[in-house]
Amino acid sequence: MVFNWFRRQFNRSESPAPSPAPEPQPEQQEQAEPEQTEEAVDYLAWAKAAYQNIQQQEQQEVEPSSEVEEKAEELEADVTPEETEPAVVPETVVEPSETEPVVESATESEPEPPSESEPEPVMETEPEPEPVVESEPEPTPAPVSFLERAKAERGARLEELKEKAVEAPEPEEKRRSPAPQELDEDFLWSAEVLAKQGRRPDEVSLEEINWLQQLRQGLGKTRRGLINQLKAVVGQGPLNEDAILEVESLLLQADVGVEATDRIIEQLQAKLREESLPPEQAIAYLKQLLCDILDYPGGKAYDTTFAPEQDVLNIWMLTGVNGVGKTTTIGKLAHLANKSDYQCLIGAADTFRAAAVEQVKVWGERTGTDVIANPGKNTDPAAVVYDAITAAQSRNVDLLLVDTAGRLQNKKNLMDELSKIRRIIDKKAPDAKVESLLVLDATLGQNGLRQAQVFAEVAQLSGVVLTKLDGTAKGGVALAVSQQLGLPIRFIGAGEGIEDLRPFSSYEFVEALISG
Ligand SMILES: Nc1nc2c(ncn2[C@@H]2O[C@H](COP(=O)(O)OP(=O)(O)OP(=O)(O)O)[C@@H](O)[C@H]2O)c(=O)[nH]1
Repeated sequence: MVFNWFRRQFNRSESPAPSPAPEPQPEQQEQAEPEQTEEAVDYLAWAKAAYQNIQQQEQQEVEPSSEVEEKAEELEADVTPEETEPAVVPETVVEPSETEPVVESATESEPEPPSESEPEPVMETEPEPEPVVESEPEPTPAPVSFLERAKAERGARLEELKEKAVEAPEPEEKRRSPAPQELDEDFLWSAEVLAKQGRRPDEVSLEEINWLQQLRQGLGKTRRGLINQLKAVVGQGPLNEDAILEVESLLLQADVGVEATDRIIEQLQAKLREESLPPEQAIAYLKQLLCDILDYPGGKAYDTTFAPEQDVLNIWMLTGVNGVGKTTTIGKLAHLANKSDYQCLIGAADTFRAAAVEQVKVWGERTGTDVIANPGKNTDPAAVVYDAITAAQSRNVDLLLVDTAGRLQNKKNLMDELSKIRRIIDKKAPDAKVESLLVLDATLGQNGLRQAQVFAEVAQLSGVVLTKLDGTAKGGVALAVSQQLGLPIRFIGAGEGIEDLRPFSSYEFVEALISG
């Protein structure tokens, strides 16, 4: 049984697992409008049924027969170390030239915006000491020339990057694996959010519940810093001048941005003048306002389901400044696609940085996705894209994910490169469904939007992936993205783990922000 994560439903040809519990179900099981079913559904009963169903699913999937279990235990001893090791990637094939800029750490937490004048860091600034022949404990021949030394350093650096790329997600995966131990408050909250969207208790998985909890936890800082206070003010009735100022400063602090803030205040004020709403209804109205901003970016209506189209090659180009989580996003998207039964391929077209290719390969290994890369020096990213499309076409791939360079020396280079890639795509795959997704780091708040502006000018952007929503008090930037950039948010990342990225749902986002 395959759950399509993009469409948030089981694939049509397959029927969902039979419901184990004859508990009451929501009256409206079809695409119900959020909130409409509120009174009709007994959420506790719904949550219990979902809980029971998940436990049964987990038992079926996780509990092996005693024979298999023994074998698994035997194997575990051998397999565990491998699992904790970073995925093995082929020998480094990319040999950047001496002139090619060397990468900063993949785990760099404070990426800088693209700068026209800023020089890229050069190899000589690498912090690692040069290998000294005398102290080398390994009997390997010591590198003698500058090039050999540089190669060795680069190899060590890449190994470090590979380790980092797989180390971080692990605790998340471990945390997620067990079935829920109790029907706790977190579970009840997630169940209610799903039930209110018309979902059936026999159709939800533990992963969905876990994701909602992750989102809710991730947005905790924004919620505590902003929304709780906002709720208190809005719940008091008509907004007087002081209340307006307070709401305004709360929204701006959460990086909601001036435009979206003005819009929220205007509409709230108008509504509260019109009728005096009890606090609960005022909050419901506020939620609706936020959903509207997110669902109609730039005033335009977008299809809220964002999934690879059937029977056509889908090409998703990922753009964004280094460090925002582009590579990680590609890995997570490949994982999501594979899980949802799409045939996926990755094109490593960030040839500007050698390590970027290696990082993508690590994610390819990790997710079982082939990566098309060019092993030559200073390769043309458009040529990589050409090869990737050829491979995708011959392999009947559904989704080709293309990694692109984030920081070229200047805007013109970036523009030239992205438009060349686009030309190749249009020529080589004229029927493909192309999406250009900008990856934005939520922790950068409004600064991230300034970067976005540059990309919006050079790439034909069609959507945004908002990463690092976990642990930031700037979750309000999602509203600024919709309002200021006029682009729909397609995916959100709330953690470093492979599972920590999901299609964006304005309803779930706003619930996690306000009612979480
Ligand atoms: N907390 C958190 N960290 C994230 C998220 N997405 C990515 N990261 C981390 O952000 C760091 C940078 O991610 P990358 O995927 O390497 O970013 P990039 O944009 O490809 O940058 P370069 O590797 O420099 O090209 C890594 O440490 C990731 O684990 C997220 O949603 N939450």
